[in-house]
Amino acid sequence: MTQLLAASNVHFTRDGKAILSDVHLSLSAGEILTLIGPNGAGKTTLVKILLNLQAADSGVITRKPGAVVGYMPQKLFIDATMPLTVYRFLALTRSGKDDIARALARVGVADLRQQAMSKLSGGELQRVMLARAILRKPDILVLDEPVQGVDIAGQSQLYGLIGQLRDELHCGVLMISHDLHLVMAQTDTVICLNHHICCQGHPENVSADPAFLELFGREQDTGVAMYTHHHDHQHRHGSGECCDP
Ligand SMILES: Nc1ncnc2c1ncn2[C@@H]1O[C@H](COP(=O)(O)OP(=O)(O)OP(=O)(O)O)[C@@H](O)[C@H]1O
Repeated sequence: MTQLLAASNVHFTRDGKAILSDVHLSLSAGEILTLIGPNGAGKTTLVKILLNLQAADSGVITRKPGAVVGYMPQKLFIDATMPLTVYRFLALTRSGKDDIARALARVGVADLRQQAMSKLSGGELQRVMLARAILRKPDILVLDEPVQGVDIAGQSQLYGLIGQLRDELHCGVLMISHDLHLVMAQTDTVICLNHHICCQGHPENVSADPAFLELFGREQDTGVAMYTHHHDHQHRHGSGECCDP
């Protein structure tokens, strides 16, 4: 498979705090790679570094020359008083009318073309954001918590749609998620990040892991129990950290 994006030995420290230490990853065409980790684990920072929106202190980022990125950020600030329709928002990408109509139809919100952005529900907004990301016909689709604000049934549909888009565009998908249980079905590789990589692998090879449970809490036990993971490092007692043997 064609490698689209890779990070090697990435470090990022601010205010004396190691936000990212020794992070390695790679993303190939047709692969869905999901970053999971608790709040403040460094997931968004890592994505920004991978997209060259932020510089790492050290490490190497490589991207396939000419690879187009479609990015769906975690937050979008739109002034509620601004009269911005979905169509005008998407036209800011300089896409044509037909492409916009196709993208909206593809993500299932064709009827929202003239809706005000500020009036969209959480799920509608996420679909419009996804439409914006695919308008670029990306080789690499980067989605920072794509199902936030979406109800449980909608989350599962949205992850299903992301899987279909991966197949249609044959792009690599790098996704951040908090929801281990829902995301696993649509993921080829999971990286569990808590400032460093705690564990990673194919979902089928990931099992309930003490570090994993420590990070996510016991409420995720049911979601974790489906996976098998061969843990290859030890944990420092009481610190919540992982370390190599
Ligand atoms: N430029 C910076 N200067 C100082 N601190 C920073 C900087 N960038 C990130 N941080 C800190 O790094 C930590 C990780 O932030 P980040 O947004 O990457 O976490 P996250 O895993 O995406 O969290 P969440 O799941 O809550 O979105 C946070 O404590 C944040 O305040």
